[in-house]
Amino acid sequence: MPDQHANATPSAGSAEQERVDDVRLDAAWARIRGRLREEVGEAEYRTWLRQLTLAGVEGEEAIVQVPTRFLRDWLRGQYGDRLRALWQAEGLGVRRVDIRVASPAAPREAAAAPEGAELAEPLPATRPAGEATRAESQKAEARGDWAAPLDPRFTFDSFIVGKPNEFAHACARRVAEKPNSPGFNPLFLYGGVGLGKTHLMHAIAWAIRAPQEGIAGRSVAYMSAEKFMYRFIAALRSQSTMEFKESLRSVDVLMIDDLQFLIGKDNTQEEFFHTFNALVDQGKQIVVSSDKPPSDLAGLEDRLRTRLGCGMVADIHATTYELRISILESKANTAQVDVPARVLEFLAHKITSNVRELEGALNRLIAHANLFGRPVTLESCQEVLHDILRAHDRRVTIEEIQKRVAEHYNIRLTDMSSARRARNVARPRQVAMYLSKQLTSRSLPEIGRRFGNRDHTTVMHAVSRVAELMQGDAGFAEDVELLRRMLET
Ligand SMILES: Nc1ncnc2c1ncn2[C@@H]1O[C@H](COP(=O)(O)OP(=O)(O)OP(=O)(O)O)[C@@H](O)[C@H]1O
Repeated sequence: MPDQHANATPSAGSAEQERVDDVRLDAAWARIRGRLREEVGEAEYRTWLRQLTLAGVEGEEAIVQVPTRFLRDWLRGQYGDRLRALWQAEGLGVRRVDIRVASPAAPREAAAAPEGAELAEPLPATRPAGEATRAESQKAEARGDWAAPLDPRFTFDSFIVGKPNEFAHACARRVAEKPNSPGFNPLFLYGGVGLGKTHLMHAIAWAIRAPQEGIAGRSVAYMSAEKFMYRFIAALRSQSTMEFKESLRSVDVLMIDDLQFLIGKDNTQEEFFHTFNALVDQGKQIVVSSDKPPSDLAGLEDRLRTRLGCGMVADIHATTYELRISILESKANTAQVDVPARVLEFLAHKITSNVRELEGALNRLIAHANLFGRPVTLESCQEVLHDILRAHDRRVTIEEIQKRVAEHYNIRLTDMSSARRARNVARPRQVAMYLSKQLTSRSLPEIGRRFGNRDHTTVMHAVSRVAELMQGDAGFAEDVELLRRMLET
């Protein structure tokens, strides 16, 4: 405590007496810190209390210092009473505690931490105190350049709602309209790759930032978990973690995308945990996205998992055919390109993995049509997307053919093997036999067996009959062709 001016005993006059007082105050302060450490636990202590120093005692008031206003306010609110009680218990006549901001050490010249450098935990060695790029990082954080830019395309308007995402969408809307609603903090969105988590996160951020009825919009910090880690480590390197925390504290909403990235990054997890607690305690909204629910994020500290799961957890399920069609229609509409319904249906049947791939396929189709000034057709689709479609190919089974054909002609699946001979049933059955012959390696007798134990000659007849009808009826041929493309291996 070099700059301490102890004055606990008013009678102290001599230098000797001052030294005795200093020693007593040092000892008292060490005990108080020890007690706090025991009470709050090591992690909390390291984050919030370690930087507290004793400046001195003036009359009945102990003066303790912290490096930033943020920390001062935080400690006053969280630990002010406790600090006072601990000082009083020391019996040195201290009745009040004043927490102040220490004047910052003058920044010295130093090489900046390499921006964008690969940063892996464990944390790299920090610079000696005072050699930090504090001024630089303060500037950077004041500019807010640790927060990622938002994609202007990812808004609520462009997000198509369907069964698989309606709950997540409703939660996102709620948080956007009323951050920190009871039960919605944090909002934890999760789902598989390319299903719209980032889109929803950006949509929330856009909505919160937008001014409403003349009132300025709220501030949002949106970043990937990776970026969070990078900024945190950079702050550690430049001895500016307090500025980092302070800059986060100034936002109304903190959004962290792809949280699963923090698995195994223990130090960053801990920092996130404390930031998270501090913000939620101050009534700030947190929104997090991940590929798994909190309970499945093995490798994330238990206490963090617990806190993440204690608000609203909403999942985005895999898309349905209907949702894929709606998304495709909307995207084609936005691009102002006429894409026939058959092509959209074909794509929605074929590319079921995720929305990103579906969108990519449509974009390629549209770009191709624009480039060559040709309309989009089923044929051009097959040609332009052959590589994508091949990647999505799979072995088709007779059961799938029967199911798809029955659906297409709106008949019961059981009619594929029933004895009914009515045209509206017999024709689809023949189409299914034809496609089974075309798309599988099953023999005629085997196909016959799967269609209600029919003879192989019945299958033979069906195959030639369908081929014949396709020759003479373009509409019918197109129908069968569409079914074939949808099922194709
Ligand atoms: N319901 C939807 N309506 C409109 N577009 C959507 C929808 N769902 C996803 N998309 C689009 O799909 C693409 C991928 O979505 P996004 O990037 O949000 O996925 P993600 O779940 O964050 O994926 P990842 O797990 O890879 O981070 C984006 O272009 C997005 O606009």
